[in-house]
Amino acid sequence: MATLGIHSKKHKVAIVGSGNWGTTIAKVVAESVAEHPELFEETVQMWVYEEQYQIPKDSKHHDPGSEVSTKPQKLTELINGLHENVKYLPGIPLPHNIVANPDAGDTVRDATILIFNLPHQFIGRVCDGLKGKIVPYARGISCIKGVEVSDKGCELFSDSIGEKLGIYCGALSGANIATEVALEKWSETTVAYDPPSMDSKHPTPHETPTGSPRGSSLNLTALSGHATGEIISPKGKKTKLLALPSEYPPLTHANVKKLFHRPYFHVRMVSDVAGVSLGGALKNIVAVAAGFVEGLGWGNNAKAAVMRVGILEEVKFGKMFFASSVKTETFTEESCGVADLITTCSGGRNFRCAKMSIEEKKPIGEIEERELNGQKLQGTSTAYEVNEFLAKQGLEGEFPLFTAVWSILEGKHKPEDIPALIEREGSGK
Ligand SMILES: NC(=O)c1ccc[n+]([C@@H]2O[C@H](COP(=O)([O-])OP(=O)(O)OC[C@H]3O[C@@H](n4cnc5c(N)ncnc54)[C@H](O)[C@@H]3O)[C@@H](O)[C@H]2O)c1
Ligand SMILES: O=P(O)(O)OC[C@H](O)CO
Repeated sequence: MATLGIHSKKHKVAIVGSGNWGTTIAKVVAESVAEHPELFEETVQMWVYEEQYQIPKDSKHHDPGSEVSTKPQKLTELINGLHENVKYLPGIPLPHNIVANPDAGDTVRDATILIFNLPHQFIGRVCDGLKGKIVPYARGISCIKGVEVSDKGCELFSDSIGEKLGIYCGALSGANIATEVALEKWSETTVAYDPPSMDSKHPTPHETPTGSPRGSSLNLTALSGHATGEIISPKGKKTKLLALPSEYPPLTHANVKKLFHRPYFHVRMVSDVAGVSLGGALKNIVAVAAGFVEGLGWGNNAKAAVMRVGILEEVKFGKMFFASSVKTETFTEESCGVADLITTCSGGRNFRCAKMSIEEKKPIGEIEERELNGQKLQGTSTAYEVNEFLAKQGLEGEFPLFTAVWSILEGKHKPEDIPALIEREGSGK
């Protein structure tokens, strides 16, 4: 009789995205797969939005005698040749089992685990291009911090990716400034993974092989890999889900954790995908507010006030619009909640660029262009998207800090108005 310890196939992992965080997570995952050859294939494909890049003169890779240094080169070729993402994660050596690939379809071919890690404004189009190119029983993890606002309302990227590709998608988010993680400075993160059980007799928040109760023998009727389940999103949308064939190691919380956990990157597994996703998305708006007050030269007390109101609005947003799934403890106890708010308001890109925009009296978009070398702020666009969603329902007043950030970006208010704006509305009540 087969046991769960014996699996003829291993998971192939692909990363969709290769920016500052995308490349960092590729490094984390490439190290993990090498450490767990019993579960994962060794090579990690990483999709790169191809561009030409010229190695700067201050890079250690710059060699005035070589054509590679004097002419722009394809970023994928630079990454594969130098084992470094010289544009988006310079100075960090990458494991040699990462392969940068400019073809998204080729990157995900045969992959059973897809990790989505892109600035949120690009993910919709990228997923459209992946339709029909993925393994139908693949599983996803979204590392994207943002929400998708459309005619359908406000959706989590884990849900919209899942719906578009017909797969289950969990989420990873935490107090994770990419450069610190890449430098292997200790951090924590939260991974939410909660696929529906494929076996009504053995409901479990973790994924077992097709129809098999955990820890027992395989169910032979399930070996075909055609058992199906259904995901119901917090918005009630149903997506048919194909079970993971039992030839693969089960994607239990323990095995998913093995994909991300490093000595310097500690993972806590939870089941609250909505809470994890919303914490990561909404804190970016709060970080902009924190940058505004710091840019005014106000002190730590002002920033703490913004953060206090910010976490209350995060929880309120989750409870109001994703009531069936969000847990308050996710925001208060896990890295993806208050801890992310603290780190992001201390040294994140949204905070730093918002601060500079006030100090220099320049639009934040101009600072983003100048300072980030192609990296993208998420807080400004998320402030607009959340405002659009709230305004449609006349609910801006319920979220005075989120609304204040939008209003300041729009030039309708000044950062100095923040105390009055959040006081007037009685925030957090
Ligand atoms: N950087 C961090 O510290 C950090 C940490 C945790 C989470 N996150 C989140 O991770 C997600 C990804 O962020 P990141 O830091 O990897 O990205 P980034 O800010 O470094 O953005 C640059 C990436 O965008 C890509 N890009 C540019 N134009 C594109 C286009 N038209 N289509 C597709 N891709 C395009 C670039 O190729 C590059 O890979 C975001 O949601 C972010 O909030 C970032
Ligand atoms: O640099 P930011 O502002 O995009 O924030 C980075 C991370 O999300 C912090 O956890």
